[in-house]
Amino acid sequence: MSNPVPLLAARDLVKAHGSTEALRGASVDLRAGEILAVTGASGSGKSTLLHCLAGIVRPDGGSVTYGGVRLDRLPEKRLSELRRTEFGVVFQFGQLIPELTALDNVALPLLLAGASREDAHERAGEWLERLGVRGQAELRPGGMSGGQAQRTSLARALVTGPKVVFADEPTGALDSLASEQVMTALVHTARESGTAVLLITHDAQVAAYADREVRLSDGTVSALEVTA
Ligand SMILES: Nc1ncnc2c1ncn2[C@@H]1O[C@H](COP(=O)(O)OP(=O)(O)OP(=O)(O)O)[C@@H](O)[C@H]1O
Repeated sequence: MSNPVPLLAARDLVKAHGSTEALRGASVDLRAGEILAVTGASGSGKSTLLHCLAGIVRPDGGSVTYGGVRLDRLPEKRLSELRRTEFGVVFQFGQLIPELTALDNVALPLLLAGASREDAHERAGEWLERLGVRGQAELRPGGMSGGQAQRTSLARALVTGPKVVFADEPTGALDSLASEQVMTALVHTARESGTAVLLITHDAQVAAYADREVRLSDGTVSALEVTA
C-alpha cells in the first residue's frame, strides 16, 4: 500500500444513545485520498460512526485520531476549527439554506472563513461548474431537483478544500439516474482534489464507487472487502 498510515483512525469506539449501544467497539481506518464506503443494516451504527469520526459527537470510549491528533480529546473550540478547515459534510437531505441561492450557499463557508464576497462568489461559481450545476447558481434549493441540490451540497462541502468529506447517505433521497450523477461528480472531484471520502450508504451500487467497503453490524465492523 502506498499510504499505510491512515489519515483518520477510529479504534474500539463505544457510543450509547441512552440505553441503546450504537457502537460497541468499532474500528476503522481512512487513508488520505481514498473513498471508503460504510455499509450495514438500518440501526447498525453507521451515522453514529460518521458523527464520531467527524468530531460531531464524542465517543464514550475508544479513540479517534486525525493526522496524529486525538480528536476525541480536543477542546471544543479547536475541534470546531478543525472541522471547519479540514472536513466537509454532506447529508441525505443536503441541508442547504432555503433562503439562499446555490451560489450563496456554496460561498457561505468561505465568507465564514474570512474570504471577501467577490472571492467567495468566484470560487463558489467554479465549484458549481465542476459539479455541473453552474446553470442553477441563482436558484434557491426549493427550485432545484434533488440531484441538483445534492451536487450543490457537494460543492459547499468541497469549496474550502477539505482533506475529508463525510457523506451520510448522500443519494438516499434520489432516483437512480440522479444518484449516479451525484456519485460520479463526488468521485471525480474527490479524486481530482485528493480528498478522502467516508461514504455511508445502504445501496450496493453506490458502495461500488468506493475503493473499499467496511460493513457495520450491531455497532462493530464485521467485514472488510476490497472493491477496487
Ligand atoms: N439521538 C439518538 N437518540 C436515541 N437513539 C439513537 C440516536 N441516534 C441513534 N440512535 C440509535 O442508535 C442505533 C444506531 O443508530 P445509527 O443512526 O447510528 O444507525 P444507522 O446504521 O446509521 O441507521 P440508519 O441506516 O437507519 O440511518 C439505532 O438503534 C438508533 O435507533
